[in-house]
Amino acid sequence: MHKRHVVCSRGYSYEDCQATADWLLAQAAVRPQVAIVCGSGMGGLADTLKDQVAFNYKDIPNFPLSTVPGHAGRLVFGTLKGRPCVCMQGRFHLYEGYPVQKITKPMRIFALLGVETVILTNAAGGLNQDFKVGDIMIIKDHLNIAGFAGNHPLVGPNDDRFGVRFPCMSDAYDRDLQQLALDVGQDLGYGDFLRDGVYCVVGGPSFETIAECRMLHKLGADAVGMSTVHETIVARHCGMRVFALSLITNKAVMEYDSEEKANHEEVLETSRVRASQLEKFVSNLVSRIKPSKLSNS
Ligand SMILES: O=P(O)(O)O[C@@H]1C[C@H](O)[C@@H](CO)O1
Ligand code: HPA
Repeated sequence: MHKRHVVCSRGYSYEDCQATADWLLAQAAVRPQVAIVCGSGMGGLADTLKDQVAFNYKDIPNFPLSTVPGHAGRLVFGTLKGRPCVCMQGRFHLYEGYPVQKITKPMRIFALLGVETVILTNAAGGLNQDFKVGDIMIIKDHLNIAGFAGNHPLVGPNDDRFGVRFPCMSDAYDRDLQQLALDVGQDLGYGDFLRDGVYCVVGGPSFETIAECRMLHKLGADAVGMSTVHETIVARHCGMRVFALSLITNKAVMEYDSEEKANHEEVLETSRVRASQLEKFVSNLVSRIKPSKLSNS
């Protein structure tokens, strides 16, 4: 007999998210307007927050745990150039074995904390042959291949208090914030390594084969990674604006005679090399987002 497939909302319901948000609001005085998610090796961003109040994920009720090197597992509240922010020093990935609803739950908690803008960062492999290791790619769109097949964070009963059943994704990445980021990048002198492009999420944890890289590139992806897209979808579903960037930490291997092999150590090393520039980029971006309605300055 076939078992009926039921997506259980226990642990991810509105009430569950509200309970965690209420716990955080009771512990931290900061009321964040911007939430920042640190990609692999980019946790130093969180350390730049002033007047920090930080929680280990293990101490936050109903919060997942980070299991990946380069993802410390701390939620840091504080201010960045005077703006109240909350920063995830470590994110969750599908390959850690978490359901997609669990890895995206922090987005719903952020919305309930009053966050209006989410900044997502990630490490990614460059598929676009013009990209170099160390480039920063402003994400203008994404490919969610697993989502096409049903592994999507909004599968299951829809709670209208979060958002609509069928959210639009043609405006997933806020265009004004993309322009603002380009301006910030130019002002900082980052023009030579600032790009924009399409990010494709894969499940991981294995890196892609050569055939897979070629396929993803043909499909229109400029960079490939294992995160961000699910968070974007859930953040947009609950009405927050999203800006996302990829640090191109390695070149995706596209040729059979290449000796290169993708590895997490190279990913962390590239993140380390660009860390201070990324921190400057994000803090300047945050400082130029207007605090009230958060439209561009
Ligand atoms: O959290 P992000 O997307 O930055 O992490 C990337 C994808 C894998 O988790 C890891 C591979 O090195 O880095
Ligand atoms: O080449 C990659 N593929 C997938 N995820 C990644 N994260 C960093 N680099 C990569």
